[in-house]
Amino acid sequence: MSMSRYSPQELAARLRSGLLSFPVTHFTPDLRFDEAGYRDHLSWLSEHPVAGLFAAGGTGEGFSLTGEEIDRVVRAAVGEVGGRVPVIAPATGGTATAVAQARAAEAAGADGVLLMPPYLTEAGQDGLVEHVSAVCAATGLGVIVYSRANAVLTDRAVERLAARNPTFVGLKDGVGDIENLTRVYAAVGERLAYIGGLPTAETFALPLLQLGVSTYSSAIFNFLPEFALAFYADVRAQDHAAVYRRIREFIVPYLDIRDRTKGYAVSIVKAGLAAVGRPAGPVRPPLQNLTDAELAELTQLIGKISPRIA
Ligand SMILES: O=C([O-])C(=O)C[C@H](O)[C@@H](O)C(=O)[O-]
Repeated sequence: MSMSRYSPQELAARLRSGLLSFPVTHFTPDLRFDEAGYRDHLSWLSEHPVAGLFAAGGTGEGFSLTGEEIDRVVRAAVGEVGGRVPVIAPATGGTATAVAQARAAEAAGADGVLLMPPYLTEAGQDGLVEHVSAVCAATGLGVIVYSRANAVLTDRAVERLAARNPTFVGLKDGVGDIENLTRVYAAVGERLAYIGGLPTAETFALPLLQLGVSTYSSAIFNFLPEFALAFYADVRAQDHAAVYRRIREFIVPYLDIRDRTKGYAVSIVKAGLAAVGRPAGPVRPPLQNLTDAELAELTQLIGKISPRIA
């Protein structure tokens, strides 16, 4: 039975109404889930006008959590901010696992499901349609599909899925293919909410807006919520000068640090939290923490913009 506060359509409307974020998952020094730290972080994030929080997503190192831990993280998020901010829970792995996780998300009181690409294997479009449809059929919650990596959906597949599954309400894009996004929007338009989800989503926010991607998930929101919200407001106002000023002053130097090691798109967010005095603990392997020198560089960069982030 759905305990969600939103119908799938209400969820989609809510998500498109503002900026989204993927909270990091806090770990203790010996890499156990730090529930108290995580809850405190979500409580702080929810003091800002965020339109949805995706628990245990990519930035939340969902790929490094066991199924039981994912359930704990989702329940902690719902317990802390449920009712104030929509909480979206992940469904991962093969179809059976993803279906079980979608059901667990609903039982935990989450407001929606983010369906991640299946594990390891490549797949054809017909198979992906079956995979997504099985998850949509397993839950009354709104489902957002993360189109990325081994699960990039074509316009035709999206059209079939939208016709077949009323609870399929959102597409999160992790590819940024202009032709594909144009085809998808031409096929189903506002039937879906579109969420920009490329690593460091701010980089792509302004051009993707033109393609119908009206919101995005900001990892930076974790440690610089005011900056992330101001950036989003500039994007929505299509204030090119302001967007490019922020990209020049912060995003580009941030990307320069991020690009030094694979996986840093996530590690740098935890480093950012350390830099602003809200440490979230280390990342789990296979990710690596930033070096001390890189953390110092990031701290200096944040210090340069934070006096005038508004
Ligand atoms: O799974 C994830 O964490 C994402 O893809 C969302 C990120 O927040 C991404 O959009 C970013 O790095 O800004």
